Amino acid sequence: MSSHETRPCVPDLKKERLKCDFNVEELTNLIDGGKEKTALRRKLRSVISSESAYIDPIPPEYMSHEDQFSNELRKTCHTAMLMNKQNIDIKTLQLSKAYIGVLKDGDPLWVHYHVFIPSITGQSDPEQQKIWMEKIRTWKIFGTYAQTELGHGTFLRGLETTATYDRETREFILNSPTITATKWWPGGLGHTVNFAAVMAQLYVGGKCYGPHMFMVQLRDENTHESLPGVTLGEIGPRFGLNTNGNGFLRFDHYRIPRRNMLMKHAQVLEDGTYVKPSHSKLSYGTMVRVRVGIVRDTCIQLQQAVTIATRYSAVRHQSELIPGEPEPQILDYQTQQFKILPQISSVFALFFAANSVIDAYYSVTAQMDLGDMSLLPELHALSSGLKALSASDASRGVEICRLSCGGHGYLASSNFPRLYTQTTCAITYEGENTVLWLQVARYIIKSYRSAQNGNNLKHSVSYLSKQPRPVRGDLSNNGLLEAFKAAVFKLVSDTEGRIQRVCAKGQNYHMAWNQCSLQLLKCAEAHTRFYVCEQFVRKVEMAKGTENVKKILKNLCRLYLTHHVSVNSGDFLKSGSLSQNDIAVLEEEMCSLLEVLRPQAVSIVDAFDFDDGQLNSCLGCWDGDVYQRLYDEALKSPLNKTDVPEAYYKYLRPLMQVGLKSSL
Ligand SMILES: CC(C)(COP(=O)(O)OP(=O)(O)OC[C@H]1O[C@@H](n2cnc3c(N)ncnc32)[C@H](O)[C@@H]1OP(=O)(O)O)[C@@H](O)C(=O)NCCC(=O)NCCSC(=O)CCCC(=O)O
Ligand SMILES: Cc1cc2nc3c(=O)[nH]c(=O)nc-3n(C[C@H](O)[C@H](O)[C@H](O)COP(=O)(O)OP(=O)(O)OC[C@H]3O[C@@H](n4cnc5c(N)ncnc54)[C@H](O)[C@@H]3O)c2cc1C
Repeated sequence: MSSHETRPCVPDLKKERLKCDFNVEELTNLIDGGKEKTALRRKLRSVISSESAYIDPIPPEYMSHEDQFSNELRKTCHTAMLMNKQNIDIKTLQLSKAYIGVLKDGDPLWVHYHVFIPSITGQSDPEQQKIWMEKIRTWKIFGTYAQTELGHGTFLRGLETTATYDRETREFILNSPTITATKWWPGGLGHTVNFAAVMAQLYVGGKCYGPHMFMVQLRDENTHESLPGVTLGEIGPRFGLNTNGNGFLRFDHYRIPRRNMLMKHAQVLEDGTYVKPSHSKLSYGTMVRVRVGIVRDTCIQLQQAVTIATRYSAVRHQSELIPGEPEPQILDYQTQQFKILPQISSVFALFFAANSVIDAYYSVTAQMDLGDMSLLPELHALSSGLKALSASDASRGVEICRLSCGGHGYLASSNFPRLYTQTTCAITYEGENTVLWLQVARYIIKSYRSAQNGNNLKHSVSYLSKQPRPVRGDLSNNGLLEAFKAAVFKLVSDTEGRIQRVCAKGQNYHMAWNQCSLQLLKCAEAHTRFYVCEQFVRKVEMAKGTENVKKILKNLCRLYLTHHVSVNSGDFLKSGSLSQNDIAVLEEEMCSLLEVLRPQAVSIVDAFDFDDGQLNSCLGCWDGDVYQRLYDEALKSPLNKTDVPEAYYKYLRPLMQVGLKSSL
């Protein structure tokens, strides 16, 4: 039934694809968001695939740090030109999945498109937007989001860069008073961008008003040289994303016009009057938006990892399952299925969660534009929780997929090293995960207390109003969701009780909070997991389509639920929402789901519809010709250019000529 069945592949994959009992194209359409979107993505992909400019002259792993950066900058600029020619919005391209694989490591302009531009549109007033967006559209301005400093990333109130208003000249003076005030990390800041949205402590008339955003020119628009009063550079090699151009920035009493403060929410008038925003955290708005986007990005990264791991597991044969019989495909081992299939279910869970938080983001921001800020705290908690959950699930998932490929998964040519570094960075940036979990916990505990005082709660936490009473022995999807609610309720009420007990012993609230923060993290994660499970169940219930596709979705959803009940069984047992017997029944069901889903695994990942160029992996290629590709890729190593390398003559031969004085 697969649309790709006619393309040649090794017999193992052919056999897998023949087992397919659902319409692959239908599942592809569902993941793309409709037939039209699939068609658009493929059209964009065909434009991209035919571009010779995207071919790397040599595998980037063998390039120097500088050449890798320059190669990715070349491709990202080529894309801008190409999209211009084709009249396609570049952000449409980047968000369409068609762009995956063009840039091998990191995009020096990613932060420009996905963090800087949203900052300008979300934080500046209409007049400012008009001026700056015109320059952005005409490529006069490329920018970054410069918030983090050497000394502070998480604690924004601790930022040290100052923006002091000079009423005489109607300018702000930007300054980096200490070494720790140095801006550190912003993507593209090193040598790519010429502007930045800079977060700095606003001072007017000697008073500090906290962090605010400023539009700051850093480099000359013609020569690209850094301007006097600005010191710029790159921060050096990183764990991954080495081509993002992450940079540092220092200001020495650098002056910018008053109107370069982003003034949609807060303003400083000419006479120095400070006009407050309607909500104190509106200047953190860009972060909310980017966190929402991370859920989708990490889902796509996990899609790539499971595609590679599943195809490889169908091709790879190892050991004996039944003594004397041929070596089975490793995908036949239950333990291998348990590594891979829950990750496939996770892709769908993250996919539905991403859609729901994107919808929530647009509806809440529309309300905020009308002046209603009441839903912002819930959106902040939801986006923080989903960012943290998706980043950690996807990173763990990518690593599990790598491990599932044995030794070959450790090769750069499997593409796992890059996929992993690209996924795990999301645990750190846009709010370190632990810190975001604690933000979620803060919201949950506040909500729980508010309900205890008789107040109504917002939708996503409404179940914390009163002790949920799940029906014993009901193991249906709805029954499990009720059990989840009861388990989270118990975690939250126990944790809140413990905070109170610690306070009652004389500890102040903040110390009590810290002493309970391990439990608080658990509450936040369990609450967010419940949200994801609920979205999965509801979206699958609502899914339209043929029975066989619905069956795949239902089985994946059930696998997700049973897996997460099993992983967190202690919480369900402690709350009494599930019995030991229930857990045993669910774990058995989980094992049979592995068996049920196994024959469909290759076709499900085929539905993610990545081509070989996008996966960039010897292990994940469509045709399964894994060993030849691994061999060919190894031959590209510069060390293989000669039989005897230069280093032999320099180091090894002299050593061998001396010989050991004593025998070991
Ligand atoms: C840690 C927090 C969340 C809070 O810290 P704080 O300053 O101590 O907070 P506070 O003043 O005591 O206020 C707490 C209060 O502020 C609320 N709040 C916090 N953040 C938001 C928000 N975004 N929207 C709406 N409300 C927000 C919280 O809910 C608290 O409210 P409450 O007091 O409970 O009513 C915040 O400062 C923060 O977000 N830190 C993380 C920094 C971060 O995300 N940096 C991102 C840099 S850009 C980047 O990494 C780009 C990567 C791009 C890429 O390559 O893709
Ligand atoms: C690849 C990459 C790209 C980035 N791009 C940008 C960018 O474009 N622009 C930009 O401005 N920044 C950027 N950053 C910076 C990033 O946003 C910060 O690194 C991040 O917000 C974490 O802050 P930190 O580094 O200060 O970590 P810290 O806050 O110092 O965290 C260190 C440890 O302390 C813990 N910790 C901190 N506070 C608390 C707390 N209150 N309670 C409990 N534990 C706590 C954390 O959990 C963590 O374990 C980027 C970072 C990376 C890695």
